[in-house]
Amino acid sequence: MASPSPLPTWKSSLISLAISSQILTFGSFTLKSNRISPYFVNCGLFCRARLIRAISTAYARELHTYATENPTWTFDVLFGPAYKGIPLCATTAEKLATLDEEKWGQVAYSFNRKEVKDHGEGGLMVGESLKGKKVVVIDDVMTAGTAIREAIEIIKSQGGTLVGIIVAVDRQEKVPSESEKAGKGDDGTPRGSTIGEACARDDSPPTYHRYFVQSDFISRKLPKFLEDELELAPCYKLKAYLALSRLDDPWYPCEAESASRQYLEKAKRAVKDCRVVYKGVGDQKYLDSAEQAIRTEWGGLRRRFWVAE
Ligand SMILES: O=P(O)(O)OC[C@H]1O[C@H](OP(=O)(O)OP(=O)(O)O)[C@H](O)[C@@H]1O
Ligand SMILES: O=C(O)c1cc(=O)[nH]c(=O)[nH]1
Repeated sequence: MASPSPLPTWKSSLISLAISSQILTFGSFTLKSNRISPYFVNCGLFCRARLIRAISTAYARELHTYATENPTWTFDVLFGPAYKGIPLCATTAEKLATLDEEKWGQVAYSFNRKEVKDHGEGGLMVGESLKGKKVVVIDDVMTAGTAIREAIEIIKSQGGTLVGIIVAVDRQEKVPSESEKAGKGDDGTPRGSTIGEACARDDSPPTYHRYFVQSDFISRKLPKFLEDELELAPCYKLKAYLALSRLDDPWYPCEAESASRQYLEKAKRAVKDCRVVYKGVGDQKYLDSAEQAIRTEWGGLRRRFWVAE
């Protein structure tokens, strides 16, 4: 089977920047969806001038290029869901106007408050009104889609029309299962991808833009980064985790079943390797707890994600 093509330079340099700025980190994280993840992308740390400029330029270029190539597609407002969507919508609007003043000089931004304001101008919304406007949602990360679904509801309730979604990272996960919604964890029920659901609409579906999918972090360039910059054992755990999370979903045609099988094989080998790597540490107590963690994680992941076998 052909190996995946290497990441383009701009992508690998953005990933490097994200790692060196602690935006992309590895460990054990509880997500908004209550899922546990061995990696986390904290776009709140694009908080220095050079970093926010890099990310907002990337968003603006993507939207500008798409609009130029598809002249019938345009939008009036960038809507950034609170909180991390807020700086993204403001800075990307400014970058769009810098790219093409004539086309984007009037582009607007808007965001919601997490708590409704009860004094002054009051209300839920800040910035441009969405009424009668074509709106693009701009957010940092998409996991189970709660944030995107809420954003779509807000746009609808404010009288706007959703025409696009842009995120920096699509974690390629699935919508919550019924048991997850009931707070009982994932029972592995077959279901569609988050993005597939967000874009499945009776009226015209929004366009969809994303920079990174989880496979960018793991199956191509990143293992090298990981081996350079992180301990080996978490690297293998992460490989196993991510290989298992390949989705059987038409939204990811490049992640076809045969590739999933290949990754699954790699994951199985990675878990074996992982034991070997842990053994190299030589501390029996550490080894025992590491092996226990792998066993727990492996079982949990098999239930949570679709696996080609
Ligand atoms: O697809 P989902 O499962 O909804 O997860 C992704 C969302 O989670 C985070 O927001 P969150 O509201 O946790 O934090 P924030 O206030 O820091 O933006 C992130 O910024 C995304 O908006
Ligand atoms: O799912 C989440 O809550 C989430 C994942 C992630 O990588 N980054 C983030 O800010 N939120």
